[in-house]
Amino acid sequence: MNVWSIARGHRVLLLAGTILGILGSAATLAQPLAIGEMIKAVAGDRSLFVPILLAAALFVTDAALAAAHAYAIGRAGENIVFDIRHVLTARLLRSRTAAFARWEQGDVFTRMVTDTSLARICMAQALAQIVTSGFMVIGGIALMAWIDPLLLAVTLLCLGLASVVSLLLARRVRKVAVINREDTSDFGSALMRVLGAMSTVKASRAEDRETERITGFARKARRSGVRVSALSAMLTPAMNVGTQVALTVVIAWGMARVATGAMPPADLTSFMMYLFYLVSPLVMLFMSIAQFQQGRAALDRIGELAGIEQEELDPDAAPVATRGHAIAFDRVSFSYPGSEEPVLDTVSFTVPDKGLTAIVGPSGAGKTTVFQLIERFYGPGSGTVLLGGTDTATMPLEQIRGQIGYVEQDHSLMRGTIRENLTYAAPDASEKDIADALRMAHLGEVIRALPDGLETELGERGAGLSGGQKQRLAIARTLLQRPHIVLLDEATANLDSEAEDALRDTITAISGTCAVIAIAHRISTITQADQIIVLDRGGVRATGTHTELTTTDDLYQRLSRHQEVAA
Ligand SMILES: Nc1ncnc2c1ncn2[C@@H]1O[C@H](COP(=O)(O)OP(=O)(O)OP(=O)(O)O)[C@@H](O)[C@H]1O
Repeated sequence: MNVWSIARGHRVLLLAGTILGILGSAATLAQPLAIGEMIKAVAGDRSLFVPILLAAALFVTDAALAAAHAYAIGRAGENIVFDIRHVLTARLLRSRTAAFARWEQGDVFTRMVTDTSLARICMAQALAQIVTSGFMVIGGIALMAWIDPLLLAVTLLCLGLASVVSLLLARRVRKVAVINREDTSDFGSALMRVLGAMSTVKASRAEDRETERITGFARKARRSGVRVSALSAMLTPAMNVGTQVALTVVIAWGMARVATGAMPPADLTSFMMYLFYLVSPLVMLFMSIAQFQQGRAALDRIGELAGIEQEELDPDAAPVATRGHAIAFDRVSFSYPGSEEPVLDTVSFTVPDKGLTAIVGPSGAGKTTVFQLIERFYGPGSGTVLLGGTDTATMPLEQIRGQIGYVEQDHSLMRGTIRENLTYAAPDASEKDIADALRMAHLGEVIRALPDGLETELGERGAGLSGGQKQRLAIARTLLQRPHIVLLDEATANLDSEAEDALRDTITAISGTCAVIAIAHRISTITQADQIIVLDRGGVRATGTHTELTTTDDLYQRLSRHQEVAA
């Protein structure tokens, strides 16, 4: 994504706004001439009607054009920021899992929210302001040169000195502002990390420690923010001093020349008005240049985020014909990006179209990783993952994920109503489908007992339901997608024995119509599985039914025994 090409998409409005600004500036520049005419009319005892009418018309036109300019530029800016946010959001959600994992969430958040706002100022306001203020400054100087080149030379000397100081200050402001952006981003990242683990913070009694740590980042941001303010605060006074000196010289020398008759009083008045009119655009010009520079730093940060590697999603690609096992791993090896350690090592197994396949093994054996490869969140380092006999690497992602329902370890429920959570992957589900899914997940009664039923609002990550209920809700959500393959990651770890029995029946029922692969930490929930794959240190150690493995595999026996004790 090229951020500037987004701005180009709004060039008509930007150009219109800038032209309105230039016309407004022209109306401002004409005002001293009209006032000069007024003074000449008074001195020459002529009628004041036309000069007054002209001045009034210029004032009104100036005000109207300024308002139209501000509106057009503001609107273009909002359009640009909207487009950037829209494109960025889509790119983030379509990014590769490995690429996204490298980003800190707080940093992503700051870039999405704050940097895009700065980009708006840079691409719309600052640019337009540079053009209109630049026009005003050049126009003002040209008219002053026309009135009195000598007085202009003195004025430019004083203002020039002040301008050099201002430019140097503006450059410093830019540098410090970049530091401030980074400090603010660090604060955001630290805050996001803690907000995502509130219970752990409380349970570890780490509130004070975390408050102190995050306040440390806030303090750093404050320090650089104060430096930005201090330097910015000097910009306007630096220009003011230049103006005051210039004005003093112009008045003293100008009056002397008026006294000798070398300069008409009307010209001196017009010249002084131009001097006043010049200062504000000059300051605006420097401030806009500084803002533009700040915005460019933000644009670079947005550009970096926008460059995040994308999943090869091709929604228009025709689905690839599939026939064969629901899933097959053929000598699959895999390491997570950035790590040499193989998490899976030449893993091979097949999962039939129907029935329950369980994956068991010690913690860290690579069970969840198997699911990540089936969903193609990651591609295998070597070997092939096949879906319906076809290499998933050659299939459109939509086709792969459209067939699979995934109940994750942490349920991934979101803030919103139970209904919204339930129909997340199947927004068009009918009331009957919803009722069926809830019944299958043994949630029907629980939801009926809630005063607001399906419309009950859940908190962050499904807060408001018990662990077991959340898990069953995640399962009901998956069932609504009518998947061919269901991946259950520790789907029964949080259920009491009664609910677990009921769910086991549900799993058995679903596995009659599709392939269910369950990672189970409790052997008791998968004793009826058609096949059990024992994974250990990234390799398939044994495959068989519960009865077979109980007699042939000592790791399985150990897992079984341990869980009987734990249960
Ligand atoms: N995103 C990741 N980046 C790098 N390494 C990872 C990542 N996710 C998991 N791992 C590593 O891969 C190995 C296997 O992890 P995996 O989550 O697949 O194990 P598991 O068998 O599901 O374990 P558990 O039963 O504890 O959930 C572990 O050593 C883990 O540290």
